[in-house]
Amino acid sequence: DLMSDDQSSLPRDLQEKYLLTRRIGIGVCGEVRLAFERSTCRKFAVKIINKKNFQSEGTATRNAKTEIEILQRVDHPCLIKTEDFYQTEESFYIVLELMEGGELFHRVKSKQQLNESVAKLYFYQMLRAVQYLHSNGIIHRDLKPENILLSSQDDVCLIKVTDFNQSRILEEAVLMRTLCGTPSYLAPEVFTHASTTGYGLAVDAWSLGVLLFVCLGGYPPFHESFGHQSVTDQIIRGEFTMVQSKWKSVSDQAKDVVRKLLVVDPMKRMSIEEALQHPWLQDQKMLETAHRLMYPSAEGGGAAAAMEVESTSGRNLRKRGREGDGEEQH
Ligand SMILES: c1ccc2c(c1)[nH]c1[nH]cn[n+]12
Repeated sequence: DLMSDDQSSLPRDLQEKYLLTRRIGIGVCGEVRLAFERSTCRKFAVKIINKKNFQSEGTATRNAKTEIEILQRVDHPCLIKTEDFYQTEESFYIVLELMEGGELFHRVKSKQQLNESVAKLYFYQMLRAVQYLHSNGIIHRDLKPENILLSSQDDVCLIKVTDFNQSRILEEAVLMRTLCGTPSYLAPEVFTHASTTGYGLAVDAWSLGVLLFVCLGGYPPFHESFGHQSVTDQIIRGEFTMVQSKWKSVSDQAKDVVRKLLVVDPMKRMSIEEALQHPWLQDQKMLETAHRLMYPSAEGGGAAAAMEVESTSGRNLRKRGREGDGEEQH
C-alpha cells in the first residue's frame, strides 16, 4: 500500500531492472518514486497506480489501461514518454522519464507568480502539446498545474504534460456508425455540438486558460474563497477577477489570451489553433528558445530545421475515414 516502503511487493522484473528510492510526487491515483536503472544508473520516475484506490475495479483497470495505451502511442517533446510498464495484482508501475523540475504547481507556488516571459514560454509549450494530442484525436480533460512537469530548476526549461488517465480517445468511429444508421430515433444533441469532437476539444482550451491565469496571477480564477458563489457557479458564469496588485504588471495582450480562453460558450471560446496565432505568442525570441528546448537535435541552422519539424510533427492529422480512403461506406 502507499505508506509501506517495502520493495518486496514490487514486480520482480521491475526490481531486477530498477532500484526504487524516495517518493518524489503524490497524486490521487498513487505515488511517483525516483528510480535508478541498475545497468546505467540513469534516473527515472516510476508512477505507481494503486488499483484498489479506484472505487470500482472496472474504472480502475479501464482508466489505467487507457492511460498506458495512450502513453505508449504519443510522441512529442512536450509529452511525458513512457519507458517501461509492469503490473501486479494490486498495482500498475509506469516507468517515465524523470522531470527534475517537478510540478508546475510547486514552481508557481514558490515564486508567488511567474514573470510574463516565463509564463509565455511554458504556455506555448502546453499549447503545442495539446495541439499534438488533439491532432491525434486525444482530449486530455484534466489539465492542471499538477499535470505539467518541468525538466529543470531553471526558469527557461522544457515542460511536459502528463497524467492521461482522464483522456478519452475521441470515439469518432462510434459516432460515424451512429450517423450511418436510421436517424429517426436519435436525440437532437447527437447532431449538435454536444456530441461532436469540436465541442470536446474545447474543454482543454478552457483548462489552458485557467493554467495561464494561475501562472500570470499566481492564484486561481475560480475558488471557493472568492465571494459567496460556489466554484461551480463561478465557472458556469465565467466570473473571475484579475486583482490589480497581481495583474497590473501583466500586459494587455496576455490578459486578452486569458479572457478569450475563459469563455463559457465552447463555440465562442478561442481554439488552440487560434491561441497559437494570437499576437502575444508571435514573439520570435520565445519561439526560438522553445524550439531550441523542444528540438535540441536540430542542427545550428535552427529556425529552418525547427520550423520544418514543427510543420510535420505538429500536424500529423489522423487519416479520417470520411475523406474516403477507398473504404466502403455501407
Ligand atoms: C515530481 C513529481 C512527478 C514527476 C516528477 C517529479 N518527474 C516525473 N516524471 C514523471 N512524473 N514525474
